[in-house]
Amino acid sequence: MSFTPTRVRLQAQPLLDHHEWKNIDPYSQFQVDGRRGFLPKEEPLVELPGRYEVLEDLLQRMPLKLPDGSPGLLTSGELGEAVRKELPLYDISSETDPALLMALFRDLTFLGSAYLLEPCDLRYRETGDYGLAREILPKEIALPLEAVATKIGAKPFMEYAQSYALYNYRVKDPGQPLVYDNIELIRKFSGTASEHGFIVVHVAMVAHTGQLVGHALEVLRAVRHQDRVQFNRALQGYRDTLDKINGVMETMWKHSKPDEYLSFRTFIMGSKNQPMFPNGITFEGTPAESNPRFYRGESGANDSIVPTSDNLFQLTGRMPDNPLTQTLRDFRTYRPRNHHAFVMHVESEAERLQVRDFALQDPVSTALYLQNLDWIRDFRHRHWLFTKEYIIKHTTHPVATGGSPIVTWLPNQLTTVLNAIHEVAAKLDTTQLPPVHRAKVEEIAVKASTQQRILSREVQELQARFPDQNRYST
Ligand code: HEM
Repeated sequence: MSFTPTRVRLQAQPLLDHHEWKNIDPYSQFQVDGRRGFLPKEEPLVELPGRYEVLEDLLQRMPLKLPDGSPGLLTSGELGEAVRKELPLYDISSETDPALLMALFRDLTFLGSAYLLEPCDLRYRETGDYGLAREILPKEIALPLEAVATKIGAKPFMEYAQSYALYNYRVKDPGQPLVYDNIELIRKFSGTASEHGFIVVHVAMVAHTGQLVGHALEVLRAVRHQDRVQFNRALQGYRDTLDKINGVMETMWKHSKPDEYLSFRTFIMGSKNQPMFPNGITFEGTPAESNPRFYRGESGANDSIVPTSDNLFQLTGRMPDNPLTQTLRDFRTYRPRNHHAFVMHVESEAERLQVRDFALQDPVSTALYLQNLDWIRDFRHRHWLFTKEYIIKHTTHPVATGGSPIVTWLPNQLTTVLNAIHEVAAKLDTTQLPPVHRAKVEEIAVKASTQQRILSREVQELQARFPDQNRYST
């Protein structure tokens, strides 16, 4: 008797491209897609349910300036005592609703940072010096914060996306677009118009990232299919979206006053590389209580627009191999799981497909690629102006909120972009370009060399004013 193996009839399956982007955490409030980009998938939960009444109440009474103009708990340093007297030890182990977990993370990180940095803010207002922060986070904050951070996969400390900015806004009129005038803040440290403007400008920029993510994925898909027409269209779309984002960024000057920034930034400082936390932070009552924690503070460096752009155009791999670039990589771990995975996905795909080489094979693609690099330059240049006007002009404190050395870290990345522009522009035979592209390419190259000269002179001068810089370059 012969044996005939049974054949399993395979159903025709649509081809699944395993290089396509997929969120790694389907339960997170932060899903990266072409609809919401880097914003949470639904608008943030504004108020905590009644069982968290005391936490809600403390946060409402906390800001330096309350909505009616009267002073809040932080004004005269009464928050610490209020926390110790009033805050119960919440057990959040049975909470599973993702929106509530995110709101609890936001609120506990706000309260935690305000508690730890309250003495620094008082001292800064009196003397212009930060002194030392509280170094023990009481168990009423530490325990639920650690628990909620573990549930959402975050570090138990204030961060840009999941607390300070991208999960801290309320839409005034849900029927209207998410633009600056339609956004209000939920939590505040200072309650001033400048704090409002500073945070809301970030949110209004990120409101454009649905399109940005869509175009980034289209760029990668076009190279995968070696489709030049689609590639050029996607590069153009990416650049146009970046233009809108830079346009919103430029409004920072009017929405947040440069000489008021230092009045609210104390509370977003971290414990890593900050002289105010020489011994880190002790999380009272946690199993690892005896290991002090060192976390980077809240920073726009944890936004994903620039890291995505650096990675898509293969700039990250061209950063110098030095401690400053290690800091850049470290910053990328302070964000929602899906943001981090997306940034990493774009980096590995762009490297595997060699997006830059594909662009350089065609003059029009090269010109469009260059315009995208120029956008990144424009962002970082404006940002350097912000840093000089909002911070460096007003203080000699050597470290930024995220723990990076204030006068060398940002120039490390800006210089990389300027170098990349030179390299690409030098490879391009502009006679092969239509006139409109030719004029743009020439303008980009000239601007880049001028800025490079000015920047290296500035950094040299500033290093003399901030001699301590190298101590903080990790
Ligand atoms: C008044 C306005 C601003 C000031 C004073 C400022 C200041 C800073 C500083 C000092 C850093 C260094 C990192 C650290 O915190 O240790 C930084 C990094 C960064 N900030 Fe801002 N920032 C401002 C607005 C913005 C806005 C609106 C965005 C938009 C998302 C943004 C995105 C970034 C990015 C992407 C980095 C990393 C830069 C890089 O990779 O080269 N910042 N910021």
